[in-house]
Amino acid sequence: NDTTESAFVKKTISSHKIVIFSKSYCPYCKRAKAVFKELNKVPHVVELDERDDGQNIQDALSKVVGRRTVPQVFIDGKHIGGSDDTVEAYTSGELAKLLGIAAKNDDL
Ligand SMILES: N[C@@H](CCC(=O)N[C@@H](CS)C(=O)NCC(=O)O)C(=O)O
Repeated sequence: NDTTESAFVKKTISSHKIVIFSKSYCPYCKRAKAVFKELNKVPHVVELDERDDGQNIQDALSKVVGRRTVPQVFIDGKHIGGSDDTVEAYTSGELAKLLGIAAKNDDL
């Protein structure tokens, strides 16, 4: 039921530093994953298309983030957003800041 799935979402984002709710075939999700790979960080990934309860989790997640698309990225329980938001946070150095690592500065 909805309570179970929303509890799963809350537990997941509070138990892992970086969480990506994803679908394995989704190109935007691949892009978000690539950002963390670039930062040498391993996110906790929930592949919604590979779970029987994936649809229900997506419903519960949409109530938290106000969007039905994947990916949805969280760092320290804070909602970063989708793929575009994640790439933007990477480019701005916000992601490195949140992860406590030196920002890669290509302008130097
Ligand atoms: N602008 C969004 C695009 C995300 C997007 O379009 N994701 C597709 C899958 S690649 C989606 O969620 N489709 C609806 C669904 O899978 O339920 C972002 O940057 O995250």
